Amino acid sequence: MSKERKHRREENARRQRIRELNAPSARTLAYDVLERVDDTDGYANLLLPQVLRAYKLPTADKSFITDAVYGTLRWRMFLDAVIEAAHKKPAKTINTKLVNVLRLGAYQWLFMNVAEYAAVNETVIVARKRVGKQTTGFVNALMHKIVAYDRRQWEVNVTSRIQKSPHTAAEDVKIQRLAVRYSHPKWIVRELSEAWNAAGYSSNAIHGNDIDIESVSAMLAADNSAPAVTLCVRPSLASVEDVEKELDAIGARYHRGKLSPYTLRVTGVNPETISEVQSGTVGIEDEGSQLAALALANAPIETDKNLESYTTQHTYREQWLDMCAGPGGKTALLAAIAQQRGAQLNANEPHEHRCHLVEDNLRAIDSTTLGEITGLDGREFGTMKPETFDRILVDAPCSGLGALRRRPEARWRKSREDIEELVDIQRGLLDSAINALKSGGVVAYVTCSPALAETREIVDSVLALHADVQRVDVPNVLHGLNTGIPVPQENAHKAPRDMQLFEHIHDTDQMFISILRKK
Ligand SMILES: C[S@@+](CC[C@H](N)C(=O)[O-])C[C@H]1O[C@@H](n2cnc3c(N)ncnc32)[C@H](O)[C@@H]1O
Repeated sequence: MSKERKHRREENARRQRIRELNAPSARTLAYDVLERVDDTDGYANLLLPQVLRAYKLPTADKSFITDAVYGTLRWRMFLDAVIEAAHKKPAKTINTKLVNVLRLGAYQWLFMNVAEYAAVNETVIVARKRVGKQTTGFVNALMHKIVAYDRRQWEVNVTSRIQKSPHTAAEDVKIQRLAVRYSHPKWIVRELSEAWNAAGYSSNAIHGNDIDIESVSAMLAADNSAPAVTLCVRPSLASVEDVEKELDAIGARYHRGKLSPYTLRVTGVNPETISEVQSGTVGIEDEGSQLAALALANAPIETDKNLESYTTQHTYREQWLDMCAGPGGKTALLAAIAQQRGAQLNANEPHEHRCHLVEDNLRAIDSTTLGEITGLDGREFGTMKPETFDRILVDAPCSGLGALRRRPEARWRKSREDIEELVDIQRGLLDSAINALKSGGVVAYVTCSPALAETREIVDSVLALHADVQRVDVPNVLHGLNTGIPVPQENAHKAPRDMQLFEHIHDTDQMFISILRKK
């Protein structure tokens, strides 16, 4: 090695040592991510990896920072209630930077088993480093008040402060207590409670706006835990057994899904490093999303087998359409099934970058299985391609209330108005799909939100416009695949049921699936 190269190497090593010595502590880095999420309206799942990559941290520190950031964001409302109760004044009277320091400190004490002295002292250190020396006395005093009680005691303390007043209905008090106890905006608690009451699982007689406290608590608690990494082994492209062998070889832990035959739930591995994920024969996809695609693929159809749809081998070729395809997880599963069955899959996604993601997701699919990939507004299909498709998926743009566990900060950024802005387009897409459907064909209307305005009410309003369209019983279709899937009870008139999945029952995102057949 030349003298010059040796010198450069030693210099680099020296600089690295200095960087490590000066590196901020895990807690300070966690605080920095929280600040950036707030300041830039950014996403923790994008900002956190940037910070983790920038510093050479031991695995334990990485896990600590990840838990501290995600947990502090999710539990913000509960943590603020604790801070306010300890401070005896609203959190907004405290400097906003300091509120994040205190939230982080309170989270460590209440949720991370961090010892009392460390929760106090380390929070004081973060305050001194990031907000200023003058704040340390205040932080020290407030943190001492917080660590005086454990989490259960604080739950009782902050929820019992919410009392009925002449202006609040008893139901409102229940909603408000659940909101604080499980750290969700009140309007979301109300939406989830209404969705639960309408879904048909509850054996308790729930009337109107009554709240099934036990079930809604379980729903909210599930939102506060991180989802498992779930793989979808795309049929005809890869086999579950082969993927299991690879997971064994790389030392990952896994188990099969309870609902979809194509699911493997994995831990201890970055899924992007699995060779089948890299080749596109396996996707990373929630089990609920898989069920939505499987329900569409397995609903019976009675389409006219007109001559135009025959291949040169004189066999009828079903035409499938994924109308809102980006980024393409469901598209790829549908395409893999279409490939097995000799059907042709068409995909549509109006946003260009998402359309590229769809194409990428389809890279392992045989080109003869793929029809057109278009970038249209889905509402145009009904007039541009009437009576064309045997099966259509409308996985509509929605509020995403059913996937809050994936984005820890998302619940604080959404509002009821977001739903109001979406319903027209949702209705337009489903209406268009029905017009683009062949007689006897089926459309699956899917959302990753359980909010009634985006789900059942959309389906009801579109059905009212089409006398020739009927609901299909989705639980029946899914039980044709796997009788172990928990489904809603039959209703008194045995009317066809939609399917609402719930995190606390199915361990999936809260997908809504309705299937309609055209006569
Ligand atoms: C819930 S996502 C679909 C997820 C996708 N099916 C998957 O499993 O990966 C909804 C998609 O609808 C697209 N979209 C929004 N407006 C649309 C429109 N007018 N027509 C068709 N698609 C639209 C969005 O860009 C988004 O990619």
